[in-house]
Amino acid sequence: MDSALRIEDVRLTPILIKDPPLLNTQGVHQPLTPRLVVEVETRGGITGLGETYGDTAYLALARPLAAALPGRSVTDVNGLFRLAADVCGAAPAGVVDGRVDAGGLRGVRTAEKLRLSVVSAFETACLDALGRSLGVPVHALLGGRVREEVEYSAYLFFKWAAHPGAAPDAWGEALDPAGVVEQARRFEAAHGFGSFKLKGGVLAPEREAAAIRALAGEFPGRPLRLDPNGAWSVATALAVAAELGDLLEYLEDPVTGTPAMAEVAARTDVPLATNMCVTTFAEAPEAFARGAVRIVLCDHHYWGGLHRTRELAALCRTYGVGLSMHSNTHLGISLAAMTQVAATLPQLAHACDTHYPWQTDDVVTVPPRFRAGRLAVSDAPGLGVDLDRDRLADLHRRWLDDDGTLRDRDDAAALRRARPE
Ligand SMILES: O=C([O-])[C@@H](O)[C@@H](O)[C@H](O)[C@@H](O)C(=O)[O-]
Ligand SMILES: [Mg+2]
Repeated sequence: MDSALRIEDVRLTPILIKDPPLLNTQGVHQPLTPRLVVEVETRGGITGLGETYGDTAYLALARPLAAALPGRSVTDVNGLFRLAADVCGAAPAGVVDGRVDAGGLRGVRTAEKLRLSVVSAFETACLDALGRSLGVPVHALLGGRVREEVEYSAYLFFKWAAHPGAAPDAWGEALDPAGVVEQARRFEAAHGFGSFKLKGGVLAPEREAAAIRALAGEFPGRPLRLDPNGAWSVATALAVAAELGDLLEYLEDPVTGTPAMAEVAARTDVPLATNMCVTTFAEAPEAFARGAVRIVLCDHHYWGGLHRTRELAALCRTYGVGLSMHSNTHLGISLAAMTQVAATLPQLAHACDTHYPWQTDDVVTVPPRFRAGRLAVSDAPGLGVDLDRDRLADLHRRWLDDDGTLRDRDDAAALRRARPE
């Protein structure tokens, strides 16, 4: 093994980034939300980047993994899973409690999901370092790209004009169908997105269906998705599916859990998609056997990295299940990783989700630009993004200065603080 590829040092930098008051079924996004930047430096002096959730539970698992990496090779990404199982220990008490994840809306929070989300950032950083060392893009390490551009979808949210006590943001309020259509127009004008996803589970279901109808009126024939994150009953999901029918490209997690999803799926022709009931390999067999989902949203943070995202794609292909891509709040390192892996997935037939246009902070030197809703797939070595160290230091300072209130994303707590009633 080339000793230049051995890991010399690993740096973890938790940061807080600005986030607008976007609403979901749990509550509202906090004004600042945590992310973790992982840097893996080789003995050859090359640094690879990764990004993942930065809440304290993830940090607690990332620290021992970072400490165990020096001396190992950046080529040994398969070994990360065993290593993480050995060194990370249990998730901190109280965070794996069988409830739906407070910030991620990714189904029930388990120790394995937390660990895989941490491993994903180390895997990405190792692949970035390996690609830079070899002078090849990350997609080449995954078998090569099958497309030159990756299409993304506009991610629309019901939202407040401002966080409590703060000045209105640049987007303004969107609490009705007209507000959603206006937001979609602005997304289209700024980034050229051709398809639209609306985060639901916020207003009454019929108001959310009305917003989809308003979008269909404004953008005839465009793919539209609605995602209430499991907030509805089976009866409500069936009523919305019957009302919207062909207007929907897919309905995402209308209800919670595989049995309820299967019940809805059996009684509607509208395709059901998920990033909540199939988020680990263990959850796939039952959901696929019951026909609960027609599309799985992959997410390299959830599944343990870019290689495992490709394994998920193979599993979906085997069972005739479609593939789309999920997003949570993220920065440019994650977007670069999403784009690299998406470029290698032949059956990715839906535009990928991204929260990126909502972020005003970033840690990469050149922020990505969407053209016609697409990002060009970088052929530069590694992920094709560089770290802005000054920006990283500023955002880390924000994390250090926080008294702990915002170091964990909790949309429900943020809503309770804003609207105690
Ligand atoms: O950021 C949000 O509010 C989303 O609801 C996010 O937490 C979800 O994980 C996600 O985007 C989804 O598609 O379910
Ligand atoms: Mg979703």
